[in-house]
Amino acid sequence: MAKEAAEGLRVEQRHGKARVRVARVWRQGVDGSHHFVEWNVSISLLSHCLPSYHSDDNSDIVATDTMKNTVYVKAKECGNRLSVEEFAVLLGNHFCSFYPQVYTAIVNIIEKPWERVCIDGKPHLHGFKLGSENHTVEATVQKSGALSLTSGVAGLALLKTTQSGFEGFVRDKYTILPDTRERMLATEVNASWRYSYESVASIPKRELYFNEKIMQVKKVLMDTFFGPPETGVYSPSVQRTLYLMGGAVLRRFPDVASIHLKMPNIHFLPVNLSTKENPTMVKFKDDVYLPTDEPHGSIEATLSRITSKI
Ligand SMILES: O=c1[nH]c(=O)c2[nH]c(=O)[nH]c2[nH]1
Repeated sequence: MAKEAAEGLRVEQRHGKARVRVARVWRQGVDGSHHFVEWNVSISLLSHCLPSYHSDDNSDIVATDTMKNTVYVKAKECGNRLSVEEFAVLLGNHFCSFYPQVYTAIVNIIEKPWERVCIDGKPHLHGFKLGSENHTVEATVQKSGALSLTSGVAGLALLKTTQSGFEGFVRDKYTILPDTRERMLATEVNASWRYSYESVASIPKRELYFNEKIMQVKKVLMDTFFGPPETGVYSPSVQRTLYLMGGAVLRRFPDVASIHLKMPNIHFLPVNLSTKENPTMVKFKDDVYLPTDEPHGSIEATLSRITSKI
C-alpha cells in the first residue's frame, strides 16, 4: 500500500465507490413466491496505481464508475437467491481476480430488513414490509483468496423495564449517581462477528447459510439480554450483560471467531416534579420517565476465545 515516491513522499492509498444502492428480485419460488433484497454496497480497492498520484498517468486506475456498474452486472448474473455475505465475497473475489493491479478488495454492504408480510396468517408471495435493524457485512478478499468475513446487525433496539441495576462503582467528589438495583435498561445493539473462514473457497455453500446464522445470533443475543419470559435475568451493569451476550454467541457458534458488541446505555431519567405548594406533584415510583438520546453511556468490547474451549 505504501511506496516511496520520487519526491520523497509516502503514499498510502485506496479508492472505491461508496453507497451503490441495488435491489434484486428472484422470481424462483415453485409456489410463485418472490424473494427480495435491498443492498447498499461500498467498495474499496487496494491496488497498484501510484502513477496516478505521482503523475497524470491514470492507466492503472479501475474507475469507480466501473465498480458501480459491476455491482449491477453481478446482481444480474446471480440467477439464484444468495446471501449478502456471498454477494460481498463474490464481488471482492471478482475485483481481485479480474484486475492484475488489485491486491485487496474490501466490500461493505448494508442490507435493509425487508420481511415478507403475512396476510390473514399466510405468507404473501410478493409483499414485504421494512423491519427494524439492518444487517451488515464486510468482506476483505486478498488476491491469494484469503478472506476476512464479518457479519453484523446494526440498530437492534432492546429495552427492559426492570431486572437491571448499577452499584458499587467508583464514588468520589464528582459522583452523584446513587446505587440502584432497580432501573430501566435500554440499548441499541450494534454487533459484528468475524467468521473463522479464512479463504474464499472455505465458506459454507449451503443455500442461505448466513441468513439463518444471523437470525440465530440475534436470538442468542436477545435471549441472553432478556432472560426467561416470566422471570427475566438480573443485569448488574451493561458491561456484564454485554459480556454474557458475546460469550453466549461464541459458545453456541464454533465458526464465529470473535464478536464486537457496542451497547450504548440509553438513559430513561426518573421524573420528579414538585412545587412549594405541591412537593409531590409527580413523585417517581419507577413509573414516569423522561426518555433521552444524549448523552448516553458508551460501552463496547470485542470478545474472542483464549483457548478453543468456551
Ligand atoms: O451499566 C452501567 N455501566 C456503566 O459504566 C455506567 N455508568 C453510569 O453512569 N451508569 C452505568 N451503567
